[in-house]
Amino acid sequence: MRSLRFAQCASRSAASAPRPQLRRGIVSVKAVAKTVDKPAWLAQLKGARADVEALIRTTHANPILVRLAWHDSGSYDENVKEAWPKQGGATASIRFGPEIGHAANAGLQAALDLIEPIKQKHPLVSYSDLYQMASAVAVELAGGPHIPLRYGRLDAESPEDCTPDGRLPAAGHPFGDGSKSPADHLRKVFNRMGLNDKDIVALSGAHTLGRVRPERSGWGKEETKYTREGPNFLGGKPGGQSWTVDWLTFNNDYFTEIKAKRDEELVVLPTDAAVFEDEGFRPYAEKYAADQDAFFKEYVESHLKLSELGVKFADGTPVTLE
Ligand code: HEM
Repeated sequence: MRSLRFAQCASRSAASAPRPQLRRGIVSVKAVAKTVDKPAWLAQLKGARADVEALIRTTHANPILVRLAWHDSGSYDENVKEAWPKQGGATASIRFGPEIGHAANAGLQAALDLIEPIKQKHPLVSYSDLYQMASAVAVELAGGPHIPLRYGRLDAESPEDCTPDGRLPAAGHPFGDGSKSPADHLRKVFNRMGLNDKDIVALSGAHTLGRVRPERSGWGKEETKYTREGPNFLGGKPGGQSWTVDWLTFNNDYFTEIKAKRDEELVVLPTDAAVFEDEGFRPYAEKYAADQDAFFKEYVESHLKLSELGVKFADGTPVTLE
């Protein structure tokens, strides 16, 4: 039986750290690595997926779970030269105090709380896999495309591995990086992650789900006719301003609504407007407004890239659940 090794990252370089030879189930004193029974891990991974599906079907927390995974991944900076996990990315460092407290992550503690019981039930599955799994399943259950995610991510293990504040994009002026326009800012932020114009526009389409809340981000209206009532979950509540009328359905309405500019009740952030205003972005936005299948296909490609930014896979992985 093959075993899967999950290196536990300490604040020093995991790549250069010595890897002791361990018998299955024995964790070294230095906690550099432990071995995990692969069939047991796979069984828990499948169980976790079933539990994530049940969670989403009962809570309708699709939007906040998509946002959680994106804010974990979106901290990735390919210019950082320190060893993993200092570049950030889908390492679950967002679960630690300093990072979940960043202003950009306001409200996301509720999403961490939703996932925690599933982690407790399936302890062999990493937090980072669970966050990414929940996002992919949330998109799919909302009517979006199937995202064939790969699993086996290692978790950042310490608050010292949290990324610095300020890596996620701002929705409008003032931009902390001195950008003159929303499009410049989006390119600065996403190019730093190794993502391109197509990725920026396709991923922005995830705003087909969810709402902007003034008490969290400072953007949007307190409520609209589309958000006054509607499904809630645990700490969730009605209100906020959505990008689309059916904000729990994943489709290409984000693009058709921004293009049509027909409904004052729907939000368009400065960075959303840029997908049609910027010359480099516009061809993608036009394509996705006209052709939902093209949007879904290219969204999946970009989502998969996002889900693996900064990821270190355990020995013997990645695997898919296809
Ligand atoms: C392009 C740059 C982006 C900016 C400036 C941005 C900004 C924002 C802001 C301000 C909110 C409202 C937060 C609140 O008030 O609670 C939000 C929500 C959201 N964002 Fe983004 N975002 C961006 C990209 C993305 C990407 C790449 C994804 C996913 C792939 C995403 C998924 C979401 C979702 C699903 C929500 C709704 C969350 C909820 O309803 O709880 N966003 N975003």
